[in-house]
Amino acid sequence: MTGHERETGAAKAGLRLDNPVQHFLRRWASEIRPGETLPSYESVALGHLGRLIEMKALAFRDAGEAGDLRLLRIGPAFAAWADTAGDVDGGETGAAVVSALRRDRARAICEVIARAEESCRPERVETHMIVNGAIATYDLWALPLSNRWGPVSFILLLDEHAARQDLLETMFGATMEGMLALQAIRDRGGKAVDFEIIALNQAAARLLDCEAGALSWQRMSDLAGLFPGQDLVSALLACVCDGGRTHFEATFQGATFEGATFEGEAGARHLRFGVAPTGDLVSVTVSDIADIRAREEALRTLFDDNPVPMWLVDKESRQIIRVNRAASAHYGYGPEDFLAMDVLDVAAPGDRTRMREFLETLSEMRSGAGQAARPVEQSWIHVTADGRRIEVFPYARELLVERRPVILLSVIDVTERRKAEARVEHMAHHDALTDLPNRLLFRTRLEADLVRARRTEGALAVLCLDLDHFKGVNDTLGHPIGDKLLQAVAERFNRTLRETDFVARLGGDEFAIIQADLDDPSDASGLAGRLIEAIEKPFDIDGHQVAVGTSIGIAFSPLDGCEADTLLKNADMALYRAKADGRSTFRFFEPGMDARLQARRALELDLRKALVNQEFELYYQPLLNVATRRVTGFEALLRWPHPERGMIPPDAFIPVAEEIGLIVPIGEWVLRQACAEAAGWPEMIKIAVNLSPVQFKNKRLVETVVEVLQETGLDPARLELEITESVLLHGSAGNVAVLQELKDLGIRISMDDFGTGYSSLSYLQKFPFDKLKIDQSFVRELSDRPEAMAIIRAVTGLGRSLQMLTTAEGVETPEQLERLSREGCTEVQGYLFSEPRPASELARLLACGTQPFERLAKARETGEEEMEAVA
Ligand SMILES: Nc1nc2c(ncn2[C@@H]2O[C@H](COP(=O)(O)O[C@H]3[C@@H](O)[C@H](n4cnc5c(=O)[nH]c(N)nc54)O[C@@H]3COP(=O)(O)O)[C@@H](O)[C@H]2O)c(=O)[nH]1
Repeated sequence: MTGHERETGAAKAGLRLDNPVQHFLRRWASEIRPGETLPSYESVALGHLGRLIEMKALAFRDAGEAGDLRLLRIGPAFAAWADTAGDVDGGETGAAVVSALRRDRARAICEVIARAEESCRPERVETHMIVNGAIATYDLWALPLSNRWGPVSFILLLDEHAARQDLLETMFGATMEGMLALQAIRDRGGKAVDFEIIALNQAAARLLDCEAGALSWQRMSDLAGLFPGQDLVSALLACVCDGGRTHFEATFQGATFEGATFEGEAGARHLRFGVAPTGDLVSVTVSDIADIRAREEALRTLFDDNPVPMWLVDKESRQIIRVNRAASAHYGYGPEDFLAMDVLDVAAPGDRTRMREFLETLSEMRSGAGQAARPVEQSWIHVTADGRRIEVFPYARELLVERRPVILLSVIDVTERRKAEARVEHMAHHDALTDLPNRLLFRTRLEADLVRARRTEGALAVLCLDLDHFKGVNDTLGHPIGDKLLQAVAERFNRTLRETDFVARLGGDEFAIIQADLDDPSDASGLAGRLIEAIEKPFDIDGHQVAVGTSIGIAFSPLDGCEADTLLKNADMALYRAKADGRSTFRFFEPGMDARLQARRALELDLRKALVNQEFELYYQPLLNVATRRVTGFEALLRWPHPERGMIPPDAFIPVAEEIGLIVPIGEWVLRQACAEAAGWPEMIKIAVNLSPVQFKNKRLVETVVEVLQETGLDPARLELEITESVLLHGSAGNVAVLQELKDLGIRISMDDFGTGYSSLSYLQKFPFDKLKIDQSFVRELSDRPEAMAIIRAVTGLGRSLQMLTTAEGVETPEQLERLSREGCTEVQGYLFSEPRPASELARLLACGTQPFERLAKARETGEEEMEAVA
């Protein structure tokens, strides 16, 4: 690089060409010899520094690249800037280690030397110094020089900028706080009466919304609109008088210099004045506190309008010092009432100590500004002005308000939430219909009672109850009546039980009771008896007289088990026994019951399999006309040859099939099978098929019968359906309608087992039966009990009057036949003629259908095969 080029570079670096430094730099550039990169110290410095001698220092590094930088020959002005210790000798000081200088100076020197070292040309950094209260700005130059004795050395030069900045002016100009200097004006008597603005900063002018120049040398009394009027002047006069400092806040409507006021919130000024006098000179600081005011206002609104009840409470006295609207509305105390109260007055007497202790421990919790409001782990009970008890969760924190420790207390009323929770809890553990405890709660209670009983070596009983004939009520009167019946039953249970007994609805018509603290098993039987009696009495449900009963199974702890599950299972088995034994009765659990239940379960399983595997068979028993003495038809009777247990009689499995609903598909199979069989018989021979009352619950019964008749082609007039009285129980209008539909198809309807029910006669009014089948129990007792004969006579008479056939079942002897015949019985059936026979034997039985029945009877008497006898 040529000297000229370096000079141009220096100029670009911002050199002022008219000063000595600039001349010196040009010299540095011109002294570079061809083939060298740096000029020598001697050529540049010796005899050429002139005026710069004061402003310079010579810098060099100790041996080695990382050696210390040292300064030599430091001029006094440079020494003042560098703040070097040590004497200045002849304008120059001894060597100083740069790293030992003030940190900012050392940094500036190191930085500029590092740059010059790297670029091999003069470099510059800017540096400052306070001189007589003004900020002086310098360029610090480093000029690299070759050195005959060793490494490169540097001439450091300070070049002060022309303008110095006033320090105070700079500071005042930079601050956001307004500052005014005022001079007191005294009257002739020496009393301060006014003030004159002698200086102010831009921030003050801005805050007062006025030009700074316009305010200088103005009297305060002439600027009333700009300031909060007399307040400020009075405060200033007082300060000047007593020499003390003060501050105050003022909110006022601002005005222009000329006195015109600004309207509305935009013109509102919220200023804070700080006043500090020094004799007659007063300095005033002005800050805008509009934001602080707005924040305070927001907090006030947050408190006053908060929907959550809140109080500010004096920490020491616990006196309420502020209260929000929500607290007044919620507790019913007016603000004035609250302000006269100790905050503990809102607590229920039992909760006051806890509340006081909580408030006392608040300061222990205080951990500075970040401390969160402290919730209480437990709720408190508060009492409102009208005496209502409410449950609240409080939140509190300690604050300083106007340097006074206060507690901000707020509460959340959880009374309604608690009620809702209690409702949910109740619903989870109670039956919605009867409001009795449910199975879940029953189990929990039973487990707890069992634990207690084990501890006290006491006894308890579990009673399982089931309503008799409840399904009938539901089916005949509908579910709404069934529901009301269950509610009424629950009420009667409750009335019959003692306080210590515990009743639950387990589901459907199943109930269970725990009888705790049992002294004697007779306590349980006594209770069971009372319950049966209570439920036996008819219920009046919406005008319907509903009669049901209850069967009860009882198991004891510890006798029958010590676990809830075992006891419930055993009581349930006993209930099953009670039902099987005729209902409206109770049974205690016995160990053998378990086996019986197992057997019953096995039977159910086998029955289902039997239907799938087509294990059932139909047997047929002839019906004979007494007048013509010939077979008129056959009754189809179901048989189950069990693959392992042999022939199972229908009495043993039909009730089970009815209970589990399997009688519907089984009955359909019987109907289809019997009709198909009968379709092949001579036309005058009828077929009688038994229908279970459960089959009437199947809505498709009529449809099925129609389908079967169509499929088999059997004339409906040849089909007789035998029903029992229970089909007409409980005013079953629906069943009567079904019977009528069947009858309308041309099918004949027989009333089976007539005379065994409680109100057999009343059923005759409900439906025009084609035939009455006199139950075999009357035939059996015909000769022994005159009442039996009387009944048969009455039934045959009834049949005649109502034009119904009468069939006597179970005819076993010629005498019975003789007497029945004399009473005018139209039809007979019984072992005297034939036992029920399988279909395979029917052809021969049918062959004798045209023979007088004496021959059939005779054949049985002599033990011959009927068919052979008639042949
Ligand atoms: N819903 C259905 N019920 C049916 C069906 N098949 C039979 N049953 C009913 O089962 C009960 C028992 O029937 P069962 O063991 O077949 O007994 C019948 C006859 O064998 C018996 N009987 C006939 N004559 C005599 C006799 O002289 N002495 C005597 N001890 N018993 C005799 O009576 C039964 C016929 O009864 P009934 O039906 O009332 O006419 C029974 O109630 C059957 O109804 C079926 O498919 N579905």
